[in-house]
Amino acid sequence: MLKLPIRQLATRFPQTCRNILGCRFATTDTAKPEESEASVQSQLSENDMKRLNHIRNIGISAHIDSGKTTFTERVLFYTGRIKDIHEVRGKDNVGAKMDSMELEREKGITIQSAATYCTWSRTLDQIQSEKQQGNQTPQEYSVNIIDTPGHIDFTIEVERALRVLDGAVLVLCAVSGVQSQTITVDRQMRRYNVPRVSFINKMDRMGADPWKVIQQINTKLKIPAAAVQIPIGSESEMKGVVDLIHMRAIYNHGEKGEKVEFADTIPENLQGLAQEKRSVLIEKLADLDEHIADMYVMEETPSSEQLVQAIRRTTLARKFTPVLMGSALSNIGVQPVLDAVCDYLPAPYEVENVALNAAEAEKPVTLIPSSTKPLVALAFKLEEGRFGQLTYLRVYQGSLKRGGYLYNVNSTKRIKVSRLVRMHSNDMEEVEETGAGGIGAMFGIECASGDTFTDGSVHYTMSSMFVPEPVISLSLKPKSKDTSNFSKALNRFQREDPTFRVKLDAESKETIISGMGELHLEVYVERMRREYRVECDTGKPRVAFRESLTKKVPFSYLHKKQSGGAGQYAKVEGYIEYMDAKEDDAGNVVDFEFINKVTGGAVPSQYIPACEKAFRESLEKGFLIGHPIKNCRFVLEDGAYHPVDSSELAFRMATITAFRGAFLQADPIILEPIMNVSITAPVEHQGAVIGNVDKRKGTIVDSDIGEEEFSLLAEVPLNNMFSYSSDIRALTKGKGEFTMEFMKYLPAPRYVQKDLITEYNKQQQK
Ligand SMILES: Nc1nc2c(ncn2[C@@H]2O[C@H](COP(=O)(O)OP(=O)(O)OP(=O)(O)O)[C@@H](O)[C@H]2O)c(=O)[nH]1
Repeated sequence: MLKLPIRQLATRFPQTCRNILGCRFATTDTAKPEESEASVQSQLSENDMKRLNHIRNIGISAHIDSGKTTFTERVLFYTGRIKDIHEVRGKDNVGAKMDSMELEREKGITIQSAATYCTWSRTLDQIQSEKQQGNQTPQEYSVNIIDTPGHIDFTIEVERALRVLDGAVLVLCAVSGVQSQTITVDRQMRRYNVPRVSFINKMDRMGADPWKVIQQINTKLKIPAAAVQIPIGSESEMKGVVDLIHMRAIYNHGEKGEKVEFADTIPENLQGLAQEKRSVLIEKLADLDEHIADMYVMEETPSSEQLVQAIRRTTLARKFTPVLMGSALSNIGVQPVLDAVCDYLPAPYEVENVALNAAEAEKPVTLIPSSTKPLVALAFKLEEGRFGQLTYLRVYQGSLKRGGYLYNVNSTKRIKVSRLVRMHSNDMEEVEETGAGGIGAMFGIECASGDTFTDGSVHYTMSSMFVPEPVISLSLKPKSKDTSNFSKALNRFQREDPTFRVKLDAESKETIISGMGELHLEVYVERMRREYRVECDTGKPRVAFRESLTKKVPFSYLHKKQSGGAGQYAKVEGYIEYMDAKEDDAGNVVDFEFINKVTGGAVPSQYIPACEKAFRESLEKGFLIGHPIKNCRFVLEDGAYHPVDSSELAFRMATITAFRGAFLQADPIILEPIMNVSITAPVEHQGAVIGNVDKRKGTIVDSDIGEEEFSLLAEVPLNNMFSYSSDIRALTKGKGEFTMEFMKYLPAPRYVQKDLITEYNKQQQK
């Protein structure tokens, strides 16, 4: 059964459809917010507009290892937030600034997204201002950046970031192009309607081919894309880029690429290519933008400014993504991406954000990022910091002030904001206020991720984000007898991460943790050890199987105990059957149903809720292997009662027994999660990798062979994917990599079902 804290009605855009993890989510078209997008601007003062025009909230998303962290490190350096650049897995042992967790640095991957604030003025404005020796201060943009993890197991971090950000930089590798995780993050960005600029990184690598990558963005991601730059020099000889909009060359100089030179002359050997690619850009824009289309028909050449405006319009409308290129590691082409963030990504008022008004039957309301409106802020991330819980907030409306009072709409608690900070990875800066459109963090506030805060004058709730169901679980037992830290850690992890679930198995008395993959759970076990000093014994990871039925079966059961003491009497009659998952009015996925068709009071109405509750509880633990039951309808048609001996308990017992009996006759089956597995490895290991996928009963659905690397997409049962990370390492001499994502549930093969049932029965007898 899906338990989603999601308020479908109030997603940022009512027409958004969701289709992840086999569950379809769609918001209803009837839920139109009160305000239209155009009227948002009319409610903003000149001051608001001025301020908001210079705010950008951006995420950086990409496939694992594409260089997001390396790129972000340059951004922080060039924006003056850090004094030096430290590489991911660098020799200096410092680690990149954004990977602040010890574990992240060790593994060289980003686990938690870190929010960082920096300021940026367009490069050319900076240069011009320097030339005029500071007479004119360049216009500064406040940029909030969230570095998001690439690994699918931490997908909730990506979801969270996209929920609160207005635009994104999609980083792609110039050699590998669009990879499995790129497709996943792109899907997530689409879900939240996030406009993006694309950056082709690693242009210094051998085999870099930006044109192939752009073609893949067009065909695989299906977003119209065109280059706004071409490289000057190739691979290790790359020196800079040609800006196709202004037809000028941009070079990076200085030890760390910190000095940017704009040259009006394009290298001669590139003039032809630059003209050709500029025409491609204009043609693409003519397809998407009326203004450019008109000019194109009249055979007029758009000016640079007209091109910038057209790119901005089409990017904001999510019809286009401009493609930039460079090498973060070699310090080439990063500053132009920051310029593009200012030029092409939206200011907070250009993104529509909707809340539900609890005071008016959850009517959708468009939020206005004005400082004079009542405060509405969303807690999108919690972290246990050195000074207690740190809560990251995106302020959508009004202003969050230090010393002020907040009302938590979800918990109905009133709290005081005693400390307000601006985060910079794990450092912070005290601030007095965070205005509408901004991102801030508070200390010492008890709340859950996804809670909405207001000033108390309005009862708005923001929609939560999509929370996928965990697909893997693990039993966990602390080695020591003192379990206080163990519970503390589990509580905190759950509050931080809704995809991490904890439950106590009533029979085995074991603590079971569930999550999105082996690595996801491994990280929590490790964090428990490092941060809470709790060593644990872990069981074998278990797949989240489901049970279902294939046949309609009638039931008729009388529960009767009338010998001595208070009697028990209840009879239930009806049938159970398979049902397809569907959506309720609010767009939530429903994969079970209780229908009451009792007439004439055969089962008195006061006992019906007990029957429904008993059915729902029975679904949580199936009768084949103890896993939840899905796709089941329970129809109660008739029954009988006794004026004295009937009770809620009696009807509960009758329903449980009737359901169990019927379910076991309904040709029950075990469903297993099937994963989309994407593998990339050097060509010479292709045979071994395919052989291994075959051994794991995977079906290869797509493959692509490049000069050096091959990639393949396979559908493999999660049950057969254990220890794949060590297998792929061994098979490819450590060069192969893979990601996997839940796709759908399918009936497990008969022999697997038989083994699972035998194993379960054995466990039960112990
Ligand atoms: N040749 C080359 N290597 C790069 C470039 N940018 C990053 N790298 C290397 O690629 C590897 C991955 O870089 P990261 O910055 O950790 O990538 P990431 O996308 O943040 O990775 P995750 O956080 O694990 O998702 C590191 O070894 C980097 O040094 C580049 O422009 N050129």
